[in-house]
Amino acid sequence: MRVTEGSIEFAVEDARDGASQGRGEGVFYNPTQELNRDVTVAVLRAYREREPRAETYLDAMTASGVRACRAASEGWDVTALDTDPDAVSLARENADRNGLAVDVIERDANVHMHDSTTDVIDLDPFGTPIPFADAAFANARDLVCVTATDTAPLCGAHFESGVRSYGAVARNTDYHPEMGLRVLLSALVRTAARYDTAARPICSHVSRHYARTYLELDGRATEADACLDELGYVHHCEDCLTREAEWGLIAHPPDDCPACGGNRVVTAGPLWLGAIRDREFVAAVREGVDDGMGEAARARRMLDRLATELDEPTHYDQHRLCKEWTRSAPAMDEFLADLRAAGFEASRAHYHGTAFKTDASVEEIRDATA
Ligand SMILES: C[S@@+](CC[C@H](N)C(=O)[O-])C[C@H]1O[C@@H](n2cnc3c(N)ncnc32)[C@H](O)[C@@H]1O
Repeated sequence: MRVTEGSIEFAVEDARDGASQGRGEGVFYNPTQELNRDVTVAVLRAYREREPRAETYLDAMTASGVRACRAASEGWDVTALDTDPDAVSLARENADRNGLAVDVIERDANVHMHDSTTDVIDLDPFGTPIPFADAAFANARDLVCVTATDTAPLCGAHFESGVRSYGAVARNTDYHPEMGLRVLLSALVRTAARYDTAARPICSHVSRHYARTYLELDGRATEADACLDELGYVHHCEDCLTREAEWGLIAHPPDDCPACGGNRVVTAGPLWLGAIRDREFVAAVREGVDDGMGEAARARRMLDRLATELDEPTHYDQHRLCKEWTRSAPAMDEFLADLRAAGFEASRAHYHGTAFKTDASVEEIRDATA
C-alpha cells in the first residue's frame, strides 16, 4: 500500500497498529510512529540552525526507508542501513520513487558505525537501543537520536530485564513513563561517558509505547563528568507517594519514609535527574513543525508542554492523588492555579493529561488544593 508522510510518498508492506514491538512478517512500518518521525524532521531542521556544520545523517535501522527519505528531503546527506534484504530493496525503491539520493546499504548497524563517523546517528531498533549505543556514541560527531520501545523493562514492570539492559534499578510507580525515560537517559549518558563524551538530552518525550530522546555530544571529559554529576536516585514511598531525589552515584535510602513514617520506601536508580530537554531548542523544534505534517497538531501540543514542564525529576498523577485522598479531581488548570496561589511552582507534564509537576510535597499539594 502507498502512504504519505510529510512530502514523501512511499510503499509499505505492513501498516499495522504498533502496540507491539512490531516484529513479524514483511518490512516493518508503524503508522503510529508518525509523530516520532514528524518530530525527528522538526529536530533536524532546528539542529541545522544550531550546528550548521552538521550534514550527514545515518538512519541505522531503516526498514521501509521512510525516516531516511524524510531526512534526505530536508537536504541531509543520508545513509540508511538494514540487515533485512527485503527492507533494503523497499527502502531503495522508496528513495528512487521520491527522487532522493539515499545510500541504502544491507549491513549490520554496529559494524557500520564502528568503521565510519556520522554527524547525526538515529537508532530506531525493535525494543532496547542499548546493543547499538556503544557504537553510536563512539562514532557520532554531534547528535544521537534514540527510540526505545521496551517500556516494561524501562519502567520497572519487568524488573530483571530492566536491570540487565540498562544497568539500573527501575521501579514501577505512578510516574512510570518518566521513570522509563530517566532510566534510558541514565544508561545512555553512562555509555557515552565511557568514550569521554558528554551526551546531554536536548529534546526527549514519551509518547504512546515508546521513549524518544535526542542527545547532543561534547567530546570533553570534563563535560562527561558534568553529565555524570546529574545522575542519582529517587526514594519513593509506596504508602504516601512521597518521593525524594538524591544526586550522586551512591544511594543513601532512608529506613522509613520521612513524611509518613511508613517502611515501604523503594529506591530507583541510577537515574538521569537533570533536564530532559533544552527549552530554547524545544522552542526551535516547535517552529520546525509544519502544517504538512500528519501529526502537526499533536507535535505542537506535546512540544508546548515539554517547553514549559518543570525540571523536577518525577511527575504526579492528579487522579491517583485525588483517589488516595478520596476527593474528586478538579479541572487541571484550577488545580495548578491553587498550587501557584499557595506559593509553589506547578506545570503540566507532557506524559499524559493528568500528569503534573510541582516543587510541593504530597502533603503540601493536598493542603494547597483542598
Ligand atoms: C523498528 S524497525 C525501524 C523502523 C524505521 N526506522 C521507521 O521509522 O519506520 C527496526 C529495523 O531494524 C532492522 N534491524 C534489526 N537489527 C539490525 C541491525 N543489527 N542492523 C541494522 N538493522 C537492523 C530490522 O530489520 C528492522 O527493519
